[in-house]
Amino acid sequence: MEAKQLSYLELRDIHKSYYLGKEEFPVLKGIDLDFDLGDFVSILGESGGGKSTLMNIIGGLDCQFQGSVTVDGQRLDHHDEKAMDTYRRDTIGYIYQSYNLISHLSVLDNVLIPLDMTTLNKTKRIQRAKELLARVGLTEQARKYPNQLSGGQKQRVAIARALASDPKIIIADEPTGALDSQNTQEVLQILDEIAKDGRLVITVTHSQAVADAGSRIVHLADGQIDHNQRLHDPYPVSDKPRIQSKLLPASVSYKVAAKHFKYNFWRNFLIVIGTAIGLFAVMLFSGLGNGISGYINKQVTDMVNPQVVSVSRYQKPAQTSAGGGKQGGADQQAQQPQQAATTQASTTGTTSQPKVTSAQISRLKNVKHITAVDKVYSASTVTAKKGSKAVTMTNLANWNASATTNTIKKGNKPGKGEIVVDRDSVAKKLAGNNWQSLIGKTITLNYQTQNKAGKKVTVKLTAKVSGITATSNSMGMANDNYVNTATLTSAMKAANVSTAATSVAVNIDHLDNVKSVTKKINKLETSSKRQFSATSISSMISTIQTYVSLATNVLAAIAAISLVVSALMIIVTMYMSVSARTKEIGILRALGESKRNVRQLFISESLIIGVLSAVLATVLAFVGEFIANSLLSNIANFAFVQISLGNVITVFIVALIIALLAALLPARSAAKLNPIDALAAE
Ligand SMILES: Nc1ncnc2c1ncn2[C@@H]1O[C@H](COP(=O)(O)OP(=O)(O)OP(=O)(O)O)[C@@H](O)[C@H]1O
Repeated sequence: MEAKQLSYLELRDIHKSYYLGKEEFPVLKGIDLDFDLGDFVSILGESGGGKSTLMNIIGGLDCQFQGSVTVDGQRLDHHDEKAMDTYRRDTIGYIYQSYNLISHLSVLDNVLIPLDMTTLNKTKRIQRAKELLARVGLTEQARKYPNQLSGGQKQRVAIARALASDPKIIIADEPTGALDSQNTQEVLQILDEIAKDGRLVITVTHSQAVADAGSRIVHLADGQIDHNQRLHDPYPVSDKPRIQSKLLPASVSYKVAAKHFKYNFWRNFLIVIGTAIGLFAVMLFSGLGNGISGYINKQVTDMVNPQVVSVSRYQKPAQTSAGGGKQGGADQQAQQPQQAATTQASTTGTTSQPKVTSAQISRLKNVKHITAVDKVYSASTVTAKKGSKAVTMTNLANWNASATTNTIKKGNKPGKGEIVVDRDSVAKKLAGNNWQSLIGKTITLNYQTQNKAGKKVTVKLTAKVSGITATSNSMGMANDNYVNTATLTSAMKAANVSTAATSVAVNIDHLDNVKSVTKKINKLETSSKRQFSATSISSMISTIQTYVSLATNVLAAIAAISLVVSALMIIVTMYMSVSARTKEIGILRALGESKRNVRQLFISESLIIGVLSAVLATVLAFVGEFIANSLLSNIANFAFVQISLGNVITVFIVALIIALLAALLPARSAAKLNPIDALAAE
């Protein structure tokens, strides 16, 4: 043994066996080797002798062996995955017999992969990639894809890529095995120049001619070095500053994933369409829910002021069920007949319904948030006459807080001595098609009721028409003929009819307080007896809306089932992608990418599918919204589909979650692949 200085790369007592079941196949049986920078070493030996195995150990891909590898004075810890990733990224450049270029990346992009793991900025990275391609004579081919190149050109791309990160060791596993003699000579010359650069080139070969081109030949036989021949001294090594390596940034995974997406555009696009259809349906149904809720809300609030609560005296329903005794459900039963209090409360003296007293009105007025309490009078079967024409109004009420000017289509609310009448059932009958002309005209009205003494009397009044009302549908909550309160009460007084009211309309300061105030009114008691029964229109709306949202949520959920199919589609595609890209995974790992980088690669591709699906779904949904609303505009001039920003955001989140979950398992199995096995994949 010659006494030597510390070598750059030292292998000590390397043993390696493969196992088939329990059976051991020893391949390397104690290898001791030293390598210096500037050397161009060829490893010769019989086929199956363990040359590639040794290269994988030197290259940091194989960690299952005994012995030690020391690089630049540092012993490698083959069980420290991160350290090994760094070692491959930083120190090793690989050249393979079968080139191992990534087919969906251009020549330039292939060379850029290791450069993305350096601290160079983008301009410098591209500049270096182009310089390396120029050095191997491929400037013209930079934009081509690997399958558009000859074998010799591919091998030169592989050399440029191996040099990109400025590694100290270049491992070339039969680099000329697939090349003709011309290309072989060129490649050998490049390898020699690489050694001249002060790098260590180790090449595996079967060819004596190739071996002779180097500076040293090592011969492997029966798992040991049997021959070690120096042809010439290593090239001198200068201390040039080296390019520093760094971890691959996540953004690069996205870029590579996007390129792969583009490369397999149609397959991926079909998956995007499949996923987008599910998302689109979810979005459209949610929008339909919003639209219908909005429509109901508008219909109701157009007719009735939603800030008004109708309040009447609370009555126990005990008398109606004589044998029923005291039952728990009394409250609900009591409220039912009161719901339409505005329209039903009759001024006829015969009604058994108790009146709301002025003391009770004062009490209500004192409740916080209540701004006004109006008595509600309502009469049915009222005869209205104008000249010789007469019509019967189904309902006539005083203009009270529950009335809303939204219903007035023409003219104004009734002032003193005035009335507003319904367009279709009254105005058109009295004035024909020219119903607007009724405004300003005086009509006479009369209806029958009982006076304070219980006698039948006729209440008569005249009023000037100040406005015409109309409601777009008949949900039965509107009372479209309203006469001014003072005008009605003075006519009632003239006929000696009681002006006590069975129901009052309570106005609340803000819509948000309606629910709580309604509750409060229902809880008001006098000597532990409940006094009032209050019904707010908003509670009815919210009940209806609960059903609407339930129905649309069920529809959206049914649509969401198709998303499970989408998720499965993504999972299958990702698994297919992993198996189709096994070799690529091996190459990336050999280049120094970590397991995490590989996982990231597949997750980012899936996320790209997710985001594009959500974008497409959004576009489709808004087109769908436009079409649906145009078609439905025949039914009512209202946007029945209203996709909200919230719906869009939800769909994006759902799409991302699906994509992420779908990618998780395939990405994990990709990351777990053994780089050597991955590289051996076809
Ligand atoms: N993953 C593996 N599992 C089991 N045996 C293996 C495995 N990889 C290689 N071997 C065996 O180890 C031995 C050495 O293989 P290796 O590829 O290192 O030889 P080589 O010298 O590079 O051969 P060649 O010159 O033909 O490429 C061979 O007998 C091979 O069959």
